Amino acid sequence: MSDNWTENMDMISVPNVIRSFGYWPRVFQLLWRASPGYLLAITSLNLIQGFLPALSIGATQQLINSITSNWDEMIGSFLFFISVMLCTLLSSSLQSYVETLFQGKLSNSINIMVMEKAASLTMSDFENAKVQDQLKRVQNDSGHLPFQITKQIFGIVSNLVSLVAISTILVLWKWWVALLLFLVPLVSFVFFLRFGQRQFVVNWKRADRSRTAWYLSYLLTRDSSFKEVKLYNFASHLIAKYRGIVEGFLREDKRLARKQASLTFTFQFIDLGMFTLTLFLAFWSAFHRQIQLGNVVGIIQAITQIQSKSQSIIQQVLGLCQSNLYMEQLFAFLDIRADRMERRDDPALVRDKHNDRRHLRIERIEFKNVSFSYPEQNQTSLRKIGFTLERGESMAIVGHNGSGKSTLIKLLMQLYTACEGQILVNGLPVQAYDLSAYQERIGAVFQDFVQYEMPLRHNVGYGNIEEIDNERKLWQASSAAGIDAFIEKLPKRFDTQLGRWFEEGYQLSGGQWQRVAIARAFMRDADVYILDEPSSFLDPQAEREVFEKFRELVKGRIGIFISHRLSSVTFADKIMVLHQGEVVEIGTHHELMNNNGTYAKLYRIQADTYIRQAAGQQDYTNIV
Ligand SMILES: Nc1ncnc2c1ncn2[C@@H]1O[C@H](COP(=O)(O)OP(=O)(O)OP(=O)(O)O)[C@@H](O)[C@H]1O
Repeated sequence: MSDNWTENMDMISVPNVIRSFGYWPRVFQLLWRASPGYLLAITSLNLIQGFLPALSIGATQQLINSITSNWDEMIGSFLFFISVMLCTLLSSSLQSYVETLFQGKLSNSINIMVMEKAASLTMSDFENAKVQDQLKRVQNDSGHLPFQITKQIFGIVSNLVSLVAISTILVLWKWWVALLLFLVPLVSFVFFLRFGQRQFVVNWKRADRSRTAWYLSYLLTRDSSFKEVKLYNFASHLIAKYRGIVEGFLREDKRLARKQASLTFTFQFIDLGMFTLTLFLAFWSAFHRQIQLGNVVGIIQAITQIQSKSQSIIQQVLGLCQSNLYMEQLFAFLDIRADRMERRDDPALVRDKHNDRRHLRIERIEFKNVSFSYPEQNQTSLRKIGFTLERGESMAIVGHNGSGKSTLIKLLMQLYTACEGQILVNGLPVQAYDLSAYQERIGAVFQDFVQYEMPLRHNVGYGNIEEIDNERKLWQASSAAGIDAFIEKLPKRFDTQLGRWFEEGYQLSGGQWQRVAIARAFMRDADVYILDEPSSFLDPQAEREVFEKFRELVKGRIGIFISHRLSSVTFADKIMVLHQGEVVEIGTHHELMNNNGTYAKLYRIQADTYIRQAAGQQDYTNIV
């Protein structure tokens, strides 16, 4: 679906009214998935509710007319009238009870579907602004819109049944009165359709600004940003921006409400005119003994019901057209994964043996002329990268900020799949392997690793979810990350809640959180281990320990790490120096020092800085 609102204005148009019915089968599938039992109950109750108004008018009519007949007939009519009233009461109570329960089930079921899909997206999809907008709209409305759509669909069905049933009462009296009564709603429908278009455009153009408003409130209410907001004292600036956006929304809403009120008044006024005319005709017929008193009451009830039911149908159809956008977004979002999977299922690349996760063992990784630009970015982040890594080797990647170090490992991990050139794994293109089977063979600590506000067991165990209760594995991974002694001292060891969000949370320091993230990577029995700048939070002593442990762990496997501290990378079998997305040097520490190129120059600057630091001079760390 296009994101252009001018194209989407058509959402509220006559063809689209017809098209909106096309979603019904898929909507019913969603409803069925949420709860088949409740869906059947709601369908039956709505159909019953559709017939009851006509039955009630008939019963009233018969009851009043029976006053002039005999006692038995009057009692019979009375009992019939009471039964219809009771049925109405019962079915509407039952309907609201079933609908309340169904609403919860439906929103849970859709939320879970959305979460499952979000979890299966690729990085490029996830960072795509359109997908983010889609996800935000779908998520924002999943609590109430799916149920509202259900109500609209069933409302249309039930009101249509009522309209057909009730209009027979009028058709039997004067067919042209019925026709006239249907004419007004039809004309008003066209006007409300136009109004709906305008309303839709206003809402559509809001998506970006509401995302900004959400982000502003997020910055003000999350502890991760609170420190900076407080220190730099820009809370009032954020609030003013937020106020500017939401007050703009209110102004737009006011204009729309004014238009809606004037339209509603005009058509209700015409409705009143129609009502007066028909009422006069009914009295005239009764006065000339053409119909009985009960029929007059029946006709009055029929007119008011037809007017209110047709108004409801108009509102429900218009509402449904607007909800169409939600359905389009929801279905487009749910279908994303299918598109992406197709790329990997290229029959030329798939080889059963290699897709069997039990057999996959990464022995060799080769980058051949790999170039990469982030989706929708003009700038190339990596240019013609080439290197080979064999099992048993370790490689350090160094380079200035923004030189492409993290991007390179994201490609290696296949978080981004579309690039120029080839990434070969054991001699085969990486696309030949099942994505999750391949990723399972890699353990990584990201630069922006996650601090899970959960017990330590989860923070470490998420590295290998199947072993989350395996104490031996948890201790092994923690000892490899050098946090075993620290865990011994925690009140509930692995069951200690971490962070400050939840009760009894134990807050860790930046370095401790990072070691927990390293333990998480070590939980995996992987072929490739990646540490993206593990030293950013670690003091030099801790960094040395982590690297030593890392060397032990990656023996006989592939180890890749990124660091700005060159003193930490000297042990690597290969050191790759990146500059503006290109490999400028690659070799061992000694080879690169002998080359006397970029690496040697940077190494000397850092060494010099350490010597100066030791002598108590200025801190120049992390120059690279
Ligand atoms: N998600 C993204 N979308 C668009 N561009 C990105 C994204 N991530 C990184 N870039 C761009 O790609 C280039 C390389 O970034 P990358 O994060 O790989 O550098 P780096 O060497 O890891 O830097 P640092 O040392 O600061 O971590 C930069 O120009 C950056 O702006």
